Amino acid sequence: MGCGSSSSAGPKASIRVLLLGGGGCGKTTFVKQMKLNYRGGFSINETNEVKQKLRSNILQRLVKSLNDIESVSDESQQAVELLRKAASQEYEFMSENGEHYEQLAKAVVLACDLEEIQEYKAENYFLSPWDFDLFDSAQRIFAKGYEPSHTDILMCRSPTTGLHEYSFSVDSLDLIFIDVGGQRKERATWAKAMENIGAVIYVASLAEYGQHLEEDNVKDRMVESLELFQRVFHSPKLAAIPTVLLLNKFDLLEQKLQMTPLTSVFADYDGPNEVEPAYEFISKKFIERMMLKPSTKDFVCQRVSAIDQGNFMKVFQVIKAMLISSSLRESGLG
Ligand SMILES: Nc1nc2c(ncn2[C@@H]2O[C@H](COP(=O)(O)OP(=O)(O)OP(=O)(O)O)[C@@H](O)[C@H]2O)c(=O)[nH]1
Ligand SMILES: [Mg+2]
Repeated sequence: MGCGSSSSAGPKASIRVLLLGGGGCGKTTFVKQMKLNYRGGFSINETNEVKQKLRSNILQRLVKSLNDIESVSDESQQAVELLRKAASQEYEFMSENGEHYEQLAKAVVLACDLEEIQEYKAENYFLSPWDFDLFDSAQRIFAKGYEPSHTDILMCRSPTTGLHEYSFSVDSLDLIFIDVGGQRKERATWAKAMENIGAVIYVASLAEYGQHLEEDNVKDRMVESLELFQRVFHSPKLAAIPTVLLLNKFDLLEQKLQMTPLTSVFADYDGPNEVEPAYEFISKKFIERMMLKPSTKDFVCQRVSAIDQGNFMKVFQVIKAMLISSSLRESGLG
């Protein structure tokens, strides 16, 4: 189980936990919650990076949206041109002390309020909910002297590249989480990351059916995630490794169902277009993948909204209990 030992307070089980799942499912958000709850929060560097990233995400998403909208009102044209220029030359426009910043901030706020943008957001929300949600906070985020809140940090989307390890001391455990990128081009690192692992947390988003992968304009994200889960669960390297399936973004499922019925992707769904039966159906789809081959490893499946601190902590207690019991069994004490 990848166990080590020792601390001054007595021996502690040390477990390496690998986070896997497709791009944007919420792996890094899991690590952020661990930092928030077990390390007292985020460093100044992390906070500053998030501030730049949030501003950049708003600007880039705005410009992408404006490019898709056929036309905006004449009086907004000047602001739109400024945004386009700033999006292609961020280094020149985004510095708070730079000569263009105030003008840019005004243009961003104006564009976020445009009726055309609000309509576009409503129709295309699930392309990028994390960025569209920020439009409502553009004034606050572009204000000089702005400091990101914990919620802002949890909401900030920054796709992971490479492999990153984070250690946390949690009661009787030393947990080392390994966060990898989930997009296809990043998955080459997964095999390496599977060495000396004590547990796997596979994260899937409940709100990603009916959408294409960011990296492939054809494949449905949830179908890809189901296939990926099957490969991970039955991977020979992980054959005996306890596994948690986290069905994330439960908070988005209701709205998602209203916009895209489950039947548009899963023709075999014959239940009502409601959260509970839809959740049951989706979780069964994942479990079916697991049951394709016999396995005796420990397994739990949990629904979660990883951006919600209270909900995350509840779910984390279940994960922790599983890690402790697997670790005790591994050491012959369970
Ligand atoms: N509404 C909602 N958003 C979430 C939830 N979990 C994560 N997100 C958002 O989804 C986006 C992607 O989450 P990440 O944690 O970066 O996803 P990831 O799996 O690390 O993605 P890669 O690094 O590309 O593999 C972020 O903007 C998060 O804020 C959730 O439970 N609810
Ligand atoms: Mg990530």
